[in-house]
Amino acid sequence: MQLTVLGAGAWGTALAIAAARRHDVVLWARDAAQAADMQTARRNARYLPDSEWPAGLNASSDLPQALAHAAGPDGLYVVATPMAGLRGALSLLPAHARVLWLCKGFEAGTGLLGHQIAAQVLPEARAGVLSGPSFAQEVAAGMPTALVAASVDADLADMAVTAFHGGPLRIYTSPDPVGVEVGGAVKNVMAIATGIADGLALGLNARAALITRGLAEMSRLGVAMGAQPATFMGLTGLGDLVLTATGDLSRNRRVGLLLAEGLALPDVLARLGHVAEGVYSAATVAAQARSLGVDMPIAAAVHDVLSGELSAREALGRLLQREARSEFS
Ligand SMILES: NC(=O)c1ccc[n+]([C@@H]2O[C@H](COP(=O)([O-])OP(=O)(O)OC[C@H]3O[C@@H](n4cnc5c(N)ncnc54)[C@H](O)[C@@H]3O)[C@@H](O)[C@H]2O)c1
Ligand SMILES: O=P(O)(O)OC[C@H](O)CO
Repeated sequence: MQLTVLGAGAWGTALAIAAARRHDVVLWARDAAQAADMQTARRNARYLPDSEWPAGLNASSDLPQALAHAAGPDGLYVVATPMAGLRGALSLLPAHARVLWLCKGFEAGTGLLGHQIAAQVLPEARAGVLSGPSFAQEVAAGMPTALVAASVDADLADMAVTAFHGGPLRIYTSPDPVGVEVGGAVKNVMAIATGIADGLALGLNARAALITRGLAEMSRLGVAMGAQPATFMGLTGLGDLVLTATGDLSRNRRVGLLLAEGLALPDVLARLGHVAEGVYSAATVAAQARSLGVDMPIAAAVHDVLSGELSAREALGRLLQREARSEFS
């Protein structure tokens, strides 16, 4: 296959390295100097400095050349920008492209998920999302990882399997992009919550409670938006929530840890150096919950901390003061 990965951050680079062990891969970076440096050094010094590139991977900042690479019948485009760049990246592709995106979140401003943006920008494309519990550093290092390719187009999901399944990577398929994308967006917000709790040294009991109640919030929102309930028990729901909420490689979890130290959000983001999508999705998650009448107290608390309305301790106090209720109502 010929793959073109658009966006040379940590995750795009990691999956490009994994795919290039078997396919011909072009990694497109918008910054010409970064592309030239990566091509010479055979590594991405800024985002994934420890991972050397296989021979099948080449960097380019030449957009027409990168697009031509995956334009044939065996071609696949992979958009690896943050959510904020998805609309722009999709708009560069041919109308009948086969495309997967990797970002996890709601688009700021519109509140849309990836598959809704794709339906607007590229209605005739064959499109889907690749998501699941996956830290870029581990994938680039060839460590075992399971992902889900979700699309209403089963052939496109199968193409993702051909592109990435094999060796240490397992790719499952799903017909539920709504559930997969809601899981990916909400788990980032919940990872900020567990980072805050761990930063305040609230203990392991509190962490388990936040993960479990966070899963309940994620499932309620997803089902209200039309997702299949079973999706939230899978890799892109429970699986990614556990990884991101407990794994210290998570940027969203790190945001919570730093907020608990008392740092202001702009200082937290400056220290991170990578995107933390939960910061940008929290407002949409809280707004969607309100408009659909879904109870999401943890997500609302994270939103209020991020917007500066509450301190981390005040948010905790508000959660602990909630009325008793039945666990599954
Ligand atoms: N890093 C991971 O382990 C991981 C794993 C799974 C999913 N993801 C998701 O993948 C997406 C990308 O994450 P990442 O870790 O690669 O981010 P990153 O912060 O490492 O890199 C972001 C990259 O996107 C580029 N970029 C930023 N804004 C852009 C725009 N508007 N248009 C085009 N390019 C733009 C930056 O120049 C940079 O190269 C996020 O949605 C993230 O949630 C990341
Ligand atoms: O580092 P994070 O918090 O963006 O999480 C990365 C991946 O989404 C984990 O699956």
